[in-house]
Amino acid sequence: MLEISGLSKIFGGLTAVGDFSMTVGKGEFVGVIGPNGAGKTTLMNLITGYLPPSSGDIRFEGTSLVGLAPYQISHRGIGRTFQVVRPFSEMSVEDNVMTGALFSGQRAATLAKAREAAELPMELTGLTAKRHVMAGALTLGEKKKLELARALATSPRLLLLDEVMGGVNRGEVDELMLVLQRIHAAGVTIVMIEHLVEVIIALSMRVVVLNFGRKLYEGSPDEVVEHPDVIESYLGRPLDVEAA
Ligand SMILES: Nc1ncnc2c1ncn2[C@@H]1O[C@H](COP(=O)(O)OP(=O)(O)OP(=O)(O)O)[C@@H](O)[C@H]1O
Repeated sequence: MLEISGLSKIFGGLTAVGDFSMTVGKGEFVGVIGPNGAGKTTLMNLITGYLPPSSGDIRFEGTSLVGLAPYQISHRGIGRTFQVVRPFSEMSVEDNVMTGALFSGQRAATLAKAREAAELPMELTGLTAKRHVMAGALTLGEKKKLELARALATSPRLLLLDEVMGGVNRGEVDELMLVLQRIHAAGVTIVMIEHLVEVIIALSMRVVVLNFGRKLYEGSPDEVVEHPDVIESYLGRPLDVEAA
């Protein structure tokens, strides 16, 4: 579904992403971890067209995304969330989700159609009961769900998540994990960048570890947490997978 090959992004003299390759198959849930500054957000911005690559290729369902604008990539079926959520605070939850449907590839032609298209995303994220609440009044965890619902309203086949769990409390992390499992079970392929390694280990089928913009390791969650290079460069200590 997604094939990244020899991808590099150089800022001045700094290689933020260097000769990076990975593939994501339809139906997968792939986690991406790495220390601060490893290049995770840059990688996401390259895939979604917010940054042009210095070299390399990114192909989605057989065609290259390089040179396309973010809205064109969204129209092709790739949705994303942002590290810092920015809902329209003065608008209701439902209206916020509708904006996703109105500006997506299968653009809803009428408000009634957009309202209809907002139903499933609200249901999957558990926001249906909050549909009339102003987005500004939501907790951070709920705002993260809204960010997910807005992205889902664009009908993505591939969803890229940038630090969805950032800043939310433990109870909300557990709720968001259930939401992500529901989204995945609904048929959406997911690539997730996350600092909380326990979350990545619990949800991902495969984990890619980035370090200094390069792929340090790639494997199953169990392999990754036991790999000496990953422990040394990132985890600092072996992780108790059973407890995760
Ligand atoms: N627009 C930019 N201009 C110059 N350097 C940049 C730019 N964006 C990122 N960088 C640098 O590229 C490197 C990778 O940054 P990036 O934000 O992708 O890392 P990250 O893994 O997402 O980090 P974090 O976990 O802290 O979000 C860092 O050294 C960063 O300072």
